[in-house]
Amino acid sequence: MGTAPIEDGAHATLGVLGAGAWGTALAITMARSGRRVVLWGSDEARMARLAHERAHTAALPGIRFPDNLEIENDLERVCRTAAGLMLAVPSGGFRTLLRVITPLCDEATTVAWATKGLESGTHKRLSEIHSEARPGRPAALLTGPTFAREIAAGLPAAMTIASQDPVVAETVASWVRSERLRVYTSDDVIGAEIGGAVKNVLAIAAGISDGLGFGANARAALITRGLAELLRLGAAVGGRAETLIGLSGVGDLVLTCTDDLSRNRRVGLALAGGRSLGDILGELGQAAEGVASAREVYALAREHRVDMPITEQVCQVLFAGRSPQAAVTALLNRDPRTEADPATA
Ligand SMILES: NC(=O)C1=CN([C@@H]2O[C@H](COP(=O)(O)OP(=O)(O)OC[C@H]3O[C@@H](n4cnc5c(N)ncnc54)[C@H](O)[C@@H]3O)[C@@H](O)[C@H]2O)C=CC1
Ligand SMILES: O=C(CO)COP(=O)(O)O
Repeated sequence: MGTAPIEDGAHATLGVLGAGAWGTALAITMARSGRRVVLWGSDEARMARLAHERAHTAALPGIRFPDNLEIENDLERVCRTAAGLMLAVPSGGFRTLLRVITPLCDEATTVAWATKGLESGTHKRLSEIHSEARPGRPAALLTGPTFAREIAAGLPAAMTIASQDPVVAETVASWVRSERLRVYTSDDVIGAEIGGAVKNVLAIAAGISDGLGFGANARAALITRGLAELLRLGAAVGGRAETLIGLSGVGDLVLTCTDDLSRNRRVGLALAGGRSLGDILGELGQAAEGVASAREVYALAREHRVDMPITEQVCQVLFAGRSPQAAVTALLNRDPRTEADPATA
């Protein structure tokens, strides 16, 4: 197989694995800095369309691919030639993809991911899955308040790259940083992952509340009490509060609880309208990680004896047939508490 040698530095080829809304937006962003970027996706028909149209018209209408963004169907070739890989598949495909690419990559290849969520069934964080597959190898995650469409359009934004290794964090930051995109680094991998997973569940709750017409006061209360849940779980599993009040926690929580570009929020809005979850997800046709993560976040919370009443009610609505109205009543009628109680408030 003809493979170009792996080089390091600013001219290295970068691969993006997963050609949905977010993978494509990131590939566009990374290519804008002038590097050669290769975008791989598993659906050959879709990839042929992207190559032909030089755009992802369904997810990112009106955005043309830069010339140095290449579409590739051969995963092995991407892994063998790229100095760095950005995984942007939904959490449900993360372990499988990592298992496939690990033997194809050099041990020195930097693997980053932009996936948000916990593994279904195990509630493992994605960095735990990475450590199992590639122990001690360079890894980082990308998170924060970033809608694919706005990033692809080049609108100003900020994000966080988290890695236990500051050099790796800075390397991955350099892949995406631009005049329009401010990138912060962090060594709090756990906090960054918990923020990204839990905010999606809370965005569903905010969508339900707004869909029921409960107004701005209720939304603000949900965001604030949701943040309390986020902080409690983060502290219990080893994340830092300063991370959770930063871009990967509060930033993403506010974004997805308040704007209808959020698919998780739209799931909540539709649930409040009486639609079934199956119909909603079928129509959405894109990832809504809060649905997959809700059970896992709640299970993790129970394991650590952390009270997460909003998350619990989202699970009830999603999986136990509770009506959105009954879920809100259950939340409002909980026993009175002191707001500052760190354990259960
Ligand atoms: N869309 C957005 O604005 C943002 C999304 N994210 C996160 O990025 C992840 C991906 O989201 P989107 O791209 O928006 O979803 P999407 O639904 O637009 O696309 C997901 C893509 O992954 C592909 N896929 C699924 N499993 C795969 C596997 N095992 N191997 C290869 N490809 C696979 C699907 O065919 C689809 O093309 C999610 O975890 C999401 O929470 C994070 C920040 C922003
Ligand atoms: O994570 C996101 C923005 O930061 C995207 O949110 P949704 O998956 O709810 O659209």
